[in-house]
Amino acid sequence: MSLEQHTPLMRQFFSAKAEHPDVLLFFRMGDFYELFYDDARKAARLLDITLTQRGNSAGQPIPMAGVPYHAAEGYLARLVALGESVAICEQIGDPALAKGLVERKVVRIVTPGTVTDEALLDERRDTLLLAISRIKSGYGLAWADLSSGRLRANEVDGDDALEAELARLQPAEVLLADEDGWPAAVLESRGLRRRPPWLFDAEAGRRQLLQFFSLHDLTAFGIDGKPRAIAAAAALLGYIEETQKQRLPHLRAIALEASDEAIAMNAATRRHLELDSRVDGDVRATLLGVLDSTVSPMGGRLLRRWLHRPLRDRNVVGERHQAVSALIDARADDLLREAFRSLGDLERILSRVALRSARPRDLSTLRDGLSLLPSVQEILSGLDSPRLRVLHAALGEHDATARMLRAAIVPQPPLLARDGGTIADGYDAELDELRMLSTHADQFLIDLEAREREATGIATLKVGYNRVHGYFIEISKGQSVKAPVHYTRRQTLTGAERYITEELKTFEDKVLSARERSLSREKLLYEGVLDLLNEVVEPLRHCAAALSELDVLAGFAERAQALDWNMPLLRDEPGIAIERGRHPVVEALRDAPFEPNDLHFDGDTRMYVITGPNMGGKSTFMRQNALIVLLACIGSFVPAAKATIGPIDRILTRIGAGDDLARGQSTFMVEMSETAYILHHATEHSLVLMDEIGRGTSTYDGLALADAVARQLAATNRSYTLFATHYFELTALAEPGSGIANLHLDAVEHGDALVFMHAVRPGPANRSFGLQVAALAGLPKPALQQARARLAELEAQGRDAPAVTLSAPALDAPQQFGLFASRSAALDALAGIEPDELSPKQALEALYRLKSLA
Ligand SMILES: Nc1ncnc2c1ncn2[C@@H]1O[C@H](COP(=O)(O)OP(=O)(O)OP(=O)(O)O)[C@@H](O)[C@H]1O
Repeated sequence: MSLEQHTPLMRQFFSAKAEHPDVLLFFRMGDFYELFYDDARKAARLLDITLTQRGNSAGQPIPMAGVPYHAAEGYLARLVALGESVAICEQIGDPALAKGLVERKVVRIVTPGTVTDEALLDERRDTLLLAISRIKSGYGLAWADLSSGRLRANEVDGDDALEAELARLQPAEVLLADEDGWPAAVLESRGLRRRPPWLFDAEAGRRQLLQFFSLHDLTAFGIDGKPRAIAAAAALLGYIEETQKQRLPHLRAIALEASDEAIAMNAATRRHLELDSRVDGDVRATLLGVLDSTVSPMGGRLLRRWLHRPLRDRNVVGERHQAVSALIDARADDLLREAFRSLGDLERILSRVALRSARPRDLSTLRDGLSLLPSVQEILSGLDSPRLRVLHAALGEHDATARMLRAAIVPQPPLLARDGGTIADGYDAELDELRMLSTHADQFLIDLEAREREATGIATLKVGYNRVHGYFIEISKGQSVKAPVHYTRRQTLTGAERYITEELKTFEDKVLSARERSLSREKLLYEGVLDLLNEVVEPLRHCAAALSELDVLAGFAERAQALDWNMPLLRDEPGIAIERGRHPVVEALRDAPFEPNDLHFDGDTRMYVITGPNMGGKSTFMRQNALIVLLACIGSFVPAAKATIGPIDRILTRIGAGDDLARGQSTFMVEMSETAYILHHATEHSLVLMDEIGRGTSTYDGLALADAVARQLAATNRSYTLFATHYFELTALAEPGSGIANLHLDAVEHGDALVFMHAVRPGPANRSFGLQVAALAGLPKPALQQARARLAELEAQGRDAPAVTLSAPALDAPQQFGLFASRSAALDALAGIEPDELSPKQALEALYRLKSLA
């Protein structure tokens, strides 16, 4: 169908749509944004708004859906949260003046990764746009947080490292070249947007970056000689310019965020350790949930960034520990946190200042924030900590700016600048005069009314105003014959007549123009305030960054005292020594006291094989040690009496988790690929947690694999490994000189009850309490009785069988294992059972079947 057949309005729509085919187009028509055709259908579905039709164009009704202009923000927020992008097409000309059709133009594109409006952002989480370039087997990453002006880049090798970065950054939108062969982790990202491959070109990208930052070379950014990072950065900035359609003065530099500065954690580790999310969605039960007591949103975001990027530089982290300690000693943390209560989100406000989209309340929040500075500086002065001194200096001196804002902005400004009332009286003489005219209007009208009543003798005469007809004198119908001749009729109502007089008209012109002039004067002054702020926006941003960090450090100090955490010691000698360590989250959620436990890795002991009953606390113990190391390396105090930690390069975990199923891979496959990853990446500085490996397959395969993996980790990778297992056979690995030792957890039976001790003890466990735990879990009595009888039989057979040894030949000859010393029909049937594929009911049925065979 040719374009000519459509109405002019629809032609205008099609031409805007042609430029933005793959995003929703909000087409402004009067008080609504309308969507047409497929956009309308999609929006109706996503936003649950009515799909209607609009007249005909080219002989066909046009599917249409619309959202009111004043409520658009809420709808945009929902679309953006769903990963959709929206092009906003505004009316450019004044509809009143336009001859024919009013001109329309796409003024910006709202995308999930580029939003800066307060209403569209999550307060405590960075909103990142990430671009990924690919050159050979390596990737370049560049990401931007437009709401803070932060631009970063990095290069990584291989799919695993890329996946780890995605898990760390959790971008809201991902740009990649429209090509095949991207790894699954990338394709699963939210807000995926494919871009033409030529936009990811390193050579052209380099020129683009130089131009964007008005520079001659990129050395200062640290990305010179990093073509993948450059290609990604160029694609990123190109997209930002394309969607924002305005200058972005707050993007001033890009910095390299090198992977080797941080303790590496892959996606699985971040998930398993439940840093800031859990499968069940309960964020309070995550490490961040317990750790975050920051007061300001910007502090909260910084903390989340730190948590996902523990550092290897012991000096940087050590300075943070010292700062926390100094705050505690001087009891300064409470004072700081109290001051920060009225801090607001200066970081994002300053970006909106740079983008010139700051609203009146942004400026009053900034004003109030800056007014806090003297007291914050006072609190910090004299504190004995190098980092606090650096932050103190970075706060800077902003008295003049604070004074200017106090003079310029009313104490409680309105939501929007356009209705006036933001600029304070006394800031500008001309504005004051114009305002005076409008405020004095009220008195004038009261006087006029009194005068006219007297002159006409009509006691009910009223002076009023309405938006359509302006000022009027109103006389009831019955009295209207008494209206003097110089009254000109303006409007007739059912019960009254409305008039205007020469005097009132003159007054009206003066007042209305004063209103208009005062609004436009105010707009000019508002822009002027933004200009003034932009002159000092860089030092202000440094100040905001320092305040964010102080908020995090004061939060660490608060947590340390509230939860009885202590300062860890980071040192150059290898090893990990934790005394009376606790699991921060389990402890916080438990009513009963938490049993503290020690851990000592040194040059000799590299691996602990941990055995003990189900529910005994093996997983908790393993994770608590990883969390203590991680907390120490972000600068926090730790839940332990004492923790001394040598250099750590990675934290790697293999912990069975329910969410594997959701990812569409078999449990065993996930287990083995995570294990493979660990064997490939763990070094002698890595902390490795292995929980129940080998469980997802048959006993012999599982045991053989667990044994081989443990041996390799101890002998080849030589990592610090905690290896929890139900295979008691593995306890035999702890031979002298192997670097492997046993630890166990225990339980004691009190009649029918089972009491878990939760204390970690040297040596292997001597029994598993599997049946007792099953009883706790509510397995029916008959099944338990049968299981008990069978266990006794098996144990009796096992005693007759040769003892278990864990030398390699033992694994080749599984018939030597006690449990399976005599084969039977029941065992054959057992071998055919896939525990992971059974429902609880099927499992019980299988148990009865087995029993009948035994
Ligand atoms: N040190 C401790 N002090 C107090 N309670 C603890 C301690 N360790 C664990 N617990 C409690 O015991 C529960 C079970 O712990 P955990 O999941 O670590 O056991 P597990 O040995 O790994 O069990 P399974 O082998 O079944 O996975 C925890 O949820 C926690 O409530």
